Amino acid sequence: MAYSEGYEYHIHLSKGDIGRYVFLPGDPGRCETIAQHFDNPRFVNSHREHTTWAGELDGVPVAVTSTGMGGPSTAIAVEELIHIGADTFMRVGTSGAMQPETQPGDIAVINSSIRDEGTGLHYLPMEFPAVADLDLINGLVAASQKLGKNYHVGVSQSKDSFYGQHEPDSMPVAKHLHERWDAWVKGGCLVSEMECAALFLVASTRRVRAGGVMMVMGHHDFQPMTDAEKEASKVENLIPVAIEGMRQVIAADKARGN
Ligand SMILES: O=P(O)(O)O[C@H]1O[C@H](CO)[C@@H](O)[C@H]1O
Ligand SMILES: O=c1cc[nH]c(=O)[nH]1
Repeated sequence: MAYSEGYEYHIHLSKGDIGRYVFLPGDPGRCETIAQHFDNPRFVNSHREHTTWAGELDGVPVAVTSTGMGGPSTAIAVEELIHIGADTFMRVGTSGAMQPETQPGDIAVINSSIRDEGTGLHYLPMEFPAVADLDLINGLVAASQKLGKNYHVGVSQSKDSFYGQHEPDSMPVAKHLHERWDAWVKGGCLVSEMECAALFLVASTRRVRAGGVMMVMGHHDFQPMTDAEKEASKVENLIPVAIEGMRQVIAADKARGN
């Protein structure tokens, strides 16, 4: 460990606090909600934006640690979780719709991410793709089907500026932002969010598995959501898919003796 205090420098966790399977929401407030789906849920620690709960799924230790928003804090959390034994990560987050077919309340299983962010460049050159692990993708697709969700599998845009997405005209680089957004949309990018690319690139570098499942919010043309759409796109509706997705990964690992 780089900073030896008996625990990891930012997440304030030590070996033995967590198992190998970790859910990664951005929001610390989402950790307890996710942990309520575990057997024997227990609060472990909280420092800066990183809150951790632990428990079990199907007899296997699992944990949830919040990443905070954006690539830098996500990379820190994942590096430190790897130091203490985690090797399978699932981002559980919110995202903005980018296609007419990505409707509020739909599920986006992320298979790869546009590297519209800076953290990944501290790991791998831009030519290296940010891709999710197939075990996580398969588990999340199986979970979405089992739970009867309207789901999509595809690309997320991982960006560094929330307001570059939502208020591009207020930015001096508005033309650049519009041109690139238009290209992402024309390329079929499903949703916009802020952490998957960094997560996938850290995971590739460290030879661990990572995937992401996103709640779709908003509309591709930025029209406001109706009250029913707001209700449908509550992040709580995503959590059962993530939990079932991780169960599928755990079951596949057990079947393979992994
Ligand atoms: O809901 P989370 O997981 O935080 O994800 C999304 O929400 C935040 C922006 O509102 C960014 O972190 C973005 O990626
Ligand atoms: O529109 C959205 C919604 C969630 N997160 C984002 O980054 N953008």
